[in-house]
Amino acid sequence: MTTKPPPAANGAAAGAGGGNRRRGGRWWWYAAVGAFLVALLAVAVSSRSFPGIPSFPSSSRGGCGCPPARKYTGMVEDCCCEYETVDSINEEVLHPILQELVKLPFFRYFKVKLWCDCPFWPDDGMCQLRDCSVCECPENEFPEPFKKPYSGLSPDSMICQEGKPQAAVDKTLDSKAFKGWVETDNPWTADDETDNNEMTYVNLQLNPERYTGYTGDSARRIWDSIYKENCPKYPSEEMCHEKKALYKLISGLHSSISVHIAYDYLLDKSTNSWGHNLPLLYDRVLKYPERVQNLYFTYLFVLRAVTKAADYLEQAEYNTGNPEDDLKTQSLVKQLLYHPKLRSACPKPFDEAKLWQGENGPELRQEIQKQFRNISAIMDCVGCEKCRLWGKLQVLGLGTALKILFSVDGDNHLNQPVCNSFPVSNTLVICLNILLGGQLQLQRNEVIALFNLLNRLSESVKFVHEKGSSIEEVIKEQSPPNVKMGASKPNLKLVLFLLRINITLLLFTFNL
Ligand SMILES: Cc1cc2nc3c(=O)[nH]c(=O)nc-3n(C[C@H](O)[C@H](O)[C@H](O)COP(=O)(O)OP(=O)(O)OC[C@H]3O[C@@H](n4cnc5c(N)ncnc54)[C@H](O)[C@@H]3O)c2cc1C
Repeated sequence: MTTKPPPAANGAAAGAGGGNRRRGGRWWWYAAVGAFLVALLAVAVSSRSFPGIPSFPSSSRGGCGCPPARKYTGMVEDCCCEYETVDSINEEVLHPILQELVKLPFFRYFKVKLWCDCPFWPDDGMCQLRDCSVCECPENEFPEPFKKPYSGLSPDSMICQEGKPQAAVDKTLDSKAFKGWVETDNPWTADDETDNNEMTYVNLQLNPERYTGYTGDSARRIWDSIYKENCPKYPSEEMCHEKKALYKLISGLHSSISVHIAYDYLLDKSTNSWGHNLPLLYDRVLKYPERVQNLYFTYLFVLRAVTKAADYLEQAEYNTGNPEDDLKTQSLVKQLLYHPKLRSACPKPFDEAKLWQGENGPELRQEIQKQFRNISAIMDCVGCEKCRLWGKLQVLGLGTALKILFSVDGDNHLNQPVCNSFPVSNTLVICLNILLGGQLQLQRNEVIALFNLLNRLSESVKFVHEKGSSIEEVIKEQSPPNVKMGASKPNLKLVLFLLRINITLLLFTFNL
C-alpha cells in the first residue's frame, strides 16, 4: 500500500523541490530586471539631462561626474584668443581699468539725439517703468570744452582730391596720429553727429543700462527687423565670413543687453528692490551657448579696434577743463592700451585682415555697411528712452570699431571704387582720411561710445563667466514661476522610483 504524502507535506515537498527550482528561475529573472533597472538608474543619475540645459561634453566632465567648472574652452570662434585668456585679462586688466575710466568726466557725458521719429514705422513704444526716461544734463553740468566747436579740421574745408596726383598719400607729413577731435560722419552709422542742434548731453552714470520694463511687440519688432532684414542668422557654413561677423556682432550686443537686464533687475516693485535675476540670465543667454560665444566675439572685435587705434587714442586730448581728471583719464587709457598682460596674452584679439578678401570684397563691404547703417537708424524706433540711449551709444561704439578696422589705414580698404560709391558725406570721410595720410580720425563722441561699449561688454563677460561656471547654482536659484524647470522634478522622481523598485526586488529575491 502506498501512502500518499499528506497534502501539506506534499505541498511542502513540492514547495521545497519545485519551489526551489522556481525560485532559482525567479532569482535569475529578478537579477536580470534588477540589473536593467540599475543600469537605467545609472544612466538617469549620470546624465541628469534637464531639458533645455546644454549637457556638457563627456571629455570636459569632472572625474566625479560633476558639471565642469568651466563650460567654454579653447579659441573663441573666428577670433585669435582663448576663452580662458579672455576671462583672465578681462578680470585682471580690462574690467578694473574700464570701470574707473567710464566714471571720469570725459567718458561720462555722451552727446545724443534722443528725439527722432522712427523712419520705418509709427512709434508705438511703451515702457512699463517711469524709470526708463533719461535725465539730460543741464548746460552747466557737462564739461566746458565739450561745448566749443572742434579744433580739428572742418570737413567743409576739405575738398576731395581723389583721382588727382595730389591725393597721393604722404605719410611723412605728420607723424602725430591725433590732430584734434574732428566732426566727420561715420560711414557705418546713420546719425549725423555734426548736427549739434538736436543733440543733448547725458550723464551716463545717472542713466545706467538695466531693466526698464520695455518689452512686448515694440521691442520684439526692433529685434525682428534687425535680424530678419539686416543681419540674418547664417543658415549654414556657406555664409561668407563678413555676413557671419555682422550677425555675431549684433547677437553679441543683444546678449550683452540681456545680461545687463538680468544683472540689474527690479525684483520687487512694491519695495523697489533691485538685484540679479539669474533665471532671466539663464533663459535669455546662458541656455544658448551660441549667444555666449557671440558675446565673447563682440568683446574681442571691439577690443581689437581699441588696440588697433592705440597710437591715436594714446595721443588724443581728454580735455574736460579739469587737469587732474584729464591726466587720470590719459593715464588709464595708456594703461589699458599697453598693459603687458594684454599685449602678451592676446596681442591681436581679432584678425580683420581676413575679411573682404574675395573678389567681390568692395561690394560686400558696401552691402554690409548699408545694413549696419540701417540697424543704426532703427535705434530711433526703440520705444523706451533709456534703451534708445544705450542702443544708440552701443551701435555707435560698434560703428566706430568697424570704422577703425575697415575704413582707415589704407590696407586695401581705401580703394577708389569704394570711395566713389559712398554718399557725399561718407566720401568726404574717406577722402579726409586719404588727405590725412590714411590716418584715423575720430569724433570725441565716437571714442566715448567705443570705451563705454567695451566696458558694457566687459561687464557682461565677467557676469556670464561668474554665473556660467556655476550653472548648477543658477538652476537651483531659478524660481518655478519664471522658468520652465519642472522637467527636473520628474527626473528626480524617476530616480527615486527606480531606486525603490530595485530595493524591493533585492529584498524579495533574498527573502529578507
Ligand atoms: C536696442 C534695444 C535696447 C534695449 N535695451 C533695454 C534695456 O536697457 N532694458 C530693458 O529692460 N530692455 C531693453 N530692451 C528690450 C529687451 O532687449 C527685450 O526685447 C525685452 O526684454 C523682451 O525680451 P524677450 O524675452 O521678448 O526677448 P528679446 O531679447 O526681445 O529677443 C527677441 C528674440 O531674439 C532672439 N534672441 C534673443 N537674444 C538673442 C541673441 N543674443 N542672439 C541672437 N538672437 C537672440 C530670440 O529669438 C528672441 O526670442 C532693449 C531693446 C532694444 C531693441
